[in-house]
Amino acid sequence: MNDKGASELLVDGLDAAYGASQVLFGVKLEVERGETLALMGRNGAGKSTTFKAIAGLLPPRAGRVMVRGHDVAGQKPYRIARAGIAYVPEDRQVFPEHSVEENLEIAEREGVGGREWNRARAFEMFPMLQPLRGRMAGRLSGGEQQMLTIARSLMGNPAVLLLDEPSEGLAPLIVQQIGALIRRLRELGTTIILAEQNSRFCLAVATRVAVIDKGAVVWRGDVAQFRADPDVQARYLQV
Ligand SMILES: Nc1ncnc2c1ncn2[C@@H]1O[C@H](COP(=O)(O)OP(=O)(O)OP(=O)(O)O)[C@@H](O)[C@H]1O
Repeated sequence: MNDKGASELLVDGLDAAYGASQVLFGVKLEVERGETLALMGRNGAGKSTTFKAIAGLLPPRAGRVMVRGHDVAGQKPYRIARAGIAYVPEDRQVFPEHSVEENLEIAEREGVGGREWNRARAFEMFPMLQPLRGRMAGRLSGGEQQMLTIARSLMGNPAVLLLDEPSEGLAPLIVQQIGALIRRLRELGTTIILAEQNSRFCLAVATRVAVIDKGAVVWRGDVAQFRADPDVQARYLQV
C-alpha cells in the first residue's frame, strides 16, 4: 500500500475471452509504487492477454482493474491510458515516418497528468537516442525502437508501465541496456509489470514474481523466494 492507501494497480478476478474461448480465469495481481513485477509464464499462458485486458484493448468479462484506487475495468483504452496505464506491446509502436524527436514530441503533446516526463528528460534517460533525434523511427534498429517506444510511453506520466517482452528478439548487449534502463526507472519510482519468458532477464531486473499458467496466477513471491523454489520453474516455466 502507498501513502494514500491504494496500490498503483490492483487486478482482481479478471476474466477475459476471445469470442467463445475464455483465456483468463480470475487473474489477480497487485503492484505497489516502485515495484517491478515479473509476470512469467510459458508461451500462451496468458501474459499478453492479461495486459490487453488491463489496458482495455480486450474488455474483460469480469473483474476489477483498480488504478490508484479507481476501477477502470471495461473503459475505453484511451481512458485507461489517461488513468495511468501505459501498455508497451511486443510489436514496437513508433511512427516510422516521423523522426525520433517528433515521435517524442507527439507523445509529449498527448501526455496528461504531471509534467514529470518531457522530451529533455527522455533524452537524458535514453542517451542512445540523443544522436538519433533526427532519424526516421522506421530506420532505427529493433533495440533503438524498443527504447523509443518505452520513452514515448513515459511521456504520459503513467502510474504503471506494462512492458510486454521487451527483450524479445534483441541482441544480448541491447537486452542488458534495456535491463539497466528498467532498473534505473525503478530507482526513480516508476512502477513496472514486465511480461517475460526470458527468466534470466526477468530475475535480474524484477523485485517480485507472479507466475501465470493456463490463464490463472499460480504462484507469487519475491525474487529470492522464486530462486529458492526450483519446483515452480520446473512446473510452470520449462517447456
Ligand atoms: N487474438 C486471439 N484470438 C484467439 N485466441 C487468442 C488470441 N490471442 C491469444 N489467444 C490465445 O490466448 C491464450 C493466451 O495467449 P497470450 O498471448 O496471452 O499468451 P502469452 O502468455 O502472452 O504468450 P506469448 O508469449 O506467446 O504471447 C493462448 O491460448 C492464445 O492462443
